[in-house]
Amino acid sequence: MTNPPLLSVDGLRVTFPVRGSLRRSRFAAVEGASLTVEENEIVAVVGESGSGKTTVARCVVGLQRADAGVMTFAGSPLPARRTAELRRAIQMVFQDPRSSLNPRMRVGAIVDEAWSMHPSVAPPGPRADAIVAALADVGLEPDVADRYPAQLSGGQCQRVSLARALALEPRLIVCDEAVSALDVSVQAQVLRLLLELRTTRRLSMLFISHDLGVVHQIADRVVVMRQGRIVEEGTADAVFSAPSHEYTRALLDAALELNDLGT
Ligand SMILES: Nc1ncnc2c1ncn2[C@@H]1O[C@H](COP(=O)(O)OP(=O)(O)OP(=O)(O)O)[C@@H](O)[C@H]1O
Repeated sequence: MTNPPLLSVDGLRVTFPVRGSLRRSRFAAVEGASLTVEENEIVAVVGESGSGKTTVARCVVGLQRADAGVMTFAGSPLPARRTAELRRAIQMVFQDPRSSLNPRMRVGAIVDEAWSMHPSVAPPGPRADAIVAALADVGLEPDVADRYPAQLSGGQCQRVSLARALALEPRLIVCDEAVSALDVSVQAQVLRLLLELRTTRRLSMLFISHDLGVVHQIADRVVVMRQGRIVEEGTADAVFSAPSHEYTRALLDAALELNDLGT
């Protein structure tokens, strides 16, 4: 028998109130979206701004309630109200590394706090050593533990966000535009790190991005969203070399044009 996917999302629908509407009407930000992420797989969700990518990500981590749809994790239903164990197993890394870290806490305390919230994975020995090890895992020097987020670069902050997520030994990391705010060279370093971690930690990732160049570097499979619906899905190679949907072709053309402008 084959294992169930690590994450399965089936028929997800999310609506929001239409702003300014007198009749309290709602619109569907996500309409019937279905996708899977297998163990050790990186699945990217791409699409233009407003296509519903972040809303899907927020549903997966339990930050947003869905109107309809079924989600499972390792074969078991994902309840709207998450257990501590599920909150630990599915971690999210956000776009803006600085604002996702508490500015008043030193980096060491930020990592330590994650363990205090999830004692089931807290290291048994001295915390200081474990913090240094957690930082080393994401390529940060020990002295970073004593610094505040404002004293770090954007790339270093994003590595701290990753260290905090990884300290909880998650099975799935949901990256929402996790490298979009970084310079291109720093982006490449963080993408390399994510690929390394996928191998060393056997991680799975749901990688939300509007940047097809980034997605090409990291994803095994790509899901294309437009106006709340999934319009195309396939291996990254297939989607990039022979997109079947007109919208995907337009996204790829737009990305190529941007690339040309940058050269
Ligand atoms: N909390 C909310 N209340 C009302 N409307 C919302 C809310 N969150 C998202 N939306 C709307 O739902 C639609 C999808 O938004 P979403 O953020 O999921 O798209 P996205 O593809 O991630 O876009 P972006 O790349 O710009 O973040 C948009 O029209 C957005 O304005």
